[in-house]
Amino acid sequence: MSLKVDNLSHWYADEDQRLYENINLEFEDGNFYSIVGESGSGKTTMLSFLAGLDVPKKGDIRVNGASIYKIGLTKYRQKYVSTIYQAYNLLKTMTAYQNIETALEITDSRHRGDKKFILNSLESVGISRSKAMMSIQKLSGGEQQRVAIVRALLVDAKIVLADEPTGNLDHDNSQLIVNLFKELASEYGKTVIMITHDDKLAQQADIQIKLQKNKFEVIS
Ligand SMILES: Nc1ncnc2c1ncn2[C@@H]1O[C@H](COP(=O)(O)OP(=O)(O)OP(=O)(O)O)[C@@H](O)[C@H]1O
Repeated sequence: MSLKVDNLSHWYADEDQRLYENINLEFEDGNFYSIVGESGSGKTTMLSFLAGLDVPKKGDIRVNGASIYKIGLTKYRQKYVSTIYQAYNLLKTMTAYQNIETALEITDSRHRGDKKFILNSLESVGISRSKAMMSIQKLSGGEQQRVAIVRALLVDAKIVLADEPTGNLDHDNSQLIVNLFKELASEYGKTVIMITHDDKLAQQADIQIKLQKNKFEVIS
């Protein structure tokens, strides 16, 4: 699978003050990417385009050569993308297990209803069976983020987008999350794209992208 940003330009209020100018990027399966850049440089905006949650003023995004706007954004999101945010975006009234089961139902995943598989997957990232059955709000930040990552893994989405996923985690938990991202890419062939302010974490990606002066530059 390939994900391509094609001649993308964007601005908010004023066309002369462009956030991006003719951006071309290519993301490939099995790679873990990090995006760094100053606050306000437009990292989150790009992620919202890649997630199919917002539409750029000019240019295209293609998955396997097909424009995501032709595919339809709802279908694109369901079929290809899983997102992980600082605020976890888990459903607060549900348990960890229910959060994953619900996502599997919505996306019609082949793993839907497979309780043993879901619980084993949670266990593999250190979420015990008893924790899996607790209200998600009782889990720590790092644990909630691990649940969100298991969800991304199990919904079959090939593209995993993460916006500051370690923003409110301590060093050990942040490293654990980055290790899981590496595994999602190398073992499961996902395309993982992570925004971070943390240079040490960014450097662990296969490919680092820096956003500056309206351009995205591949720096390694
Ligand atoms: N809906 C909007 N309307 C107008 N301006 C916006 C909108 N969303 C973002 N912006 C502006 O676009 C610029 C880029 O925002 P974005 O959130 O993409 O940056 P970022 O690099 O993710 O920043 P941070 O690291 O602080 O989260 C900012 O100047 C922001 O104020």
